[in-house]
Amino acid sequence: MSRRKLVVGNWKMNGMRAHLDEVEAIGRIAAEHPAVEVGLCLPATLIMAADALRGAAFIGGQDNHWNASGAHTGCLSAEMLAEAGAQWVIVGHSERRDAQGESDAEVAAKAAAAHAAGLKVILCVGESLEVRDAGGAEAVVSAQLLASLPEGAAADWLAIAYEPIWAIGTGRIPTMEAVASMHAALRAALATRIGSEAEKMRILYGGSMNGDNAADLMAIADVDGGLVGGASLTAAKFGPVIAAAG
Ligand SMILES: O=C[C@H](O)COP(=O)(O)O
Repeated sequence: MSRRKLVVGNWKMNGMRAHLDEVEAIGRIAAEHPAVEVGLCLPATLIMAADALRGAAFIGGQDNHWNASGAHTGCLSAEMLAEAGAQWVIVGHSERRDAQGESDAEVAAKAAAAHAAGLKVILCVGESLEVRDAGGAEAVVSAQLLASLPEGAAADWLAIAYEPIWAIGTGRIPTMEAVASMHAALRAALATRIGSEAEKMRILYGGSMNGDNAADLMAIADVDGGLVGGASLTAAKFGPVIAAAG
């Protein structure tokens, strides 16, 4: 099964108007690599301005509430992100699961709400170092994935990002064998829920991916792209990651 590579930058809580020229430059690089689907999930404050500059890249958000509107101070709905110009959104990032106490059920509800609003979704899962060291990572992350998966999950609107928490922003990555084994386990877990659709669904790797390791990571059979933090903040750093995908 050939799956189009998906390479997405997650700027997290980084980016001011002064950085919009990087969005524009990344959009130009995306145009040079039409075989790769490229996007930037930006702080919400930049989405509207970035939408006008994005070139061949898509713009996404980093989280949405499961309700369309209401008394939720400080939150954004998927409808709001879509109206601002977002085409995708990240849900379930470990930085939100941990700091905001998001449950698997809430992550599934957010994904369903995003889909209902017309957004595509990157659903994040990943294990802590304690779980990795204890040897149960594949079972734990597979269970987390199935518990976070929204009803009707389909490859044309949902992608998975496997992000070992201990690899995020640390410069450490799992061995290539461990990444291959985890991605295969996640695809097998998906197949128990969505059958043959699992073969079409893209499973991204995230956690210290950069221009030096991206080609090796994305050469793994079940790695269909990357969710990139620090190395997506500038075109100079993100360009080589995009190029490594094709
Ligand atoms: O969403 C992106 C990931 O958390 C990876 O971040 P990183 O590339 O800075 O390690």
